Amino acid sequence: MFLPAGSQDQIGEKLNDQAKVNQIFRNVVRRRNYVAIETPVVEYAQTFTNPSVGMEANKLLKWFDGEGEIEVLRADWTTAIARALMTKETTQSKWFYQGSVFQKNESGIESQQAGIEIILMDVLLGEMETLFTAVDVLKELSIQDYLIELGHTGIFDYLIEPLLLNQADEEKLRSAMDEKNEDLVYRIASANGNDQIANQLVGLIQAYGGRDILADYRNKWQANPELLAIIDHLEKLITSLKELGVDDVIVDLGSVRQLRYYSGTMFSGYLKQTGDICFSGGRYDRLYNQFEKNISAVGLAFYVDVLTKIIKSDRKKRLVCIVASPETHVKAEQMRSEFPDAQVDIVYQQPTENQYDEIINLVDGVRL
Ligand SMILES: N[C@@H](Cc1c[nH]c[nH+]1)C(=O)O
Repeated sequence: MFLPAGSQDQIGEKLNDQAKVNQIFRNVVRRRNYVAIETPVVEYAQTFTNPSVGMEANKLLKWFDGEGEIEVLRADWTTAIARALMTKETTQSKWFYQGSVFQKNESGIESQQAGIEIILMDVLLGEMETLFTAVDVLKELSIQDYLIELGHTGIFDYLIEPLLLNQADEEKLRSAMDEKNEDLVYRIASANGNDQIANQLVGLIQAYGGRDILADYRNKWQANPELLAIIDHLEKLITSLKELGVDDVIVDLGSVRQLRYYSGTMFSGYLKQTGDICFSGGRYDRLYNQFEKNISAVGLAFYVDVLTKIIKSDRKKRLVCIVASPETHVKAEQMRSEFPDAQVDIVYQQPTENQYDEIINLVDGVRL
């Protein structure tokens, strides 16, 4: 009632679980030599709505500043970090961040992310490092039941090129592919004069699964070096993940993303238990093109709220109560050091309900 729609208070154990996810993420990325970066919560809208990013203005939390410029709350870490890095001379390549992003959608307006961004690194090295970091984080969180899905922007981009779509139609086709709406995909592609491409795109919607899909398409695209190179690339990633012990990896050759900066391999992590996406990312060299820089960039973000729901909470600590008085309160406070692993309440009245594992009564500063 006193909060804007979509805003939420957070209370209790959930916050401890969230802190646990963040702490584990931080430990893993620091061990892997990532460096922390934080951008401000307030940015210009243009940073997120420009054509290289393509976020919809009506999903951003925005207002006018004194000069009439539109400002927004941080809508995407990846974009904000690219903006920040372009104003610095840096050779550092591995960055990590943790915090809120703000976008209006079904689940509210604020969500928590913890992510990594790697720039200026060899393509395969960067992608493997990104995926292996995700595997490392999930392992440390004791999450085993997940599936990694790989896709590649190059497939859709290559197939639609001859359609010469205007931007509006390309967006429509992209979202029809994203929704796996076969009829609509067919209609848009054939209306632009090409039934053969329409059929290929519809076929791609079904092209997800294990290595057999890659084998099928290797066959189909035999005569096409550009698409074959993509198949080879995805195969390499699957092989490395398998060697690392991650067997549940599938490809979705028809996958597309609403975020326009992706320009190569895309990855998503799914929790098998709930079907929720727990991380998302990919290669996005295209984002740096807006700064007229040719920079290799890859990364991913964990959805901390999703991980928070699934992790096991830390075991409850022993609950101790020290019954003191104003005169013995200092003594009771000093006694806290005797219980480094417990949760300790100090009260002035004997508790009536027996919610404690141990109750200590202090009378005249002496333990009874
Ligand atoms: N920023 C992307 C995730 C990502 C990180 N790096 C590359 N992609 C998202 O919020 O979905």
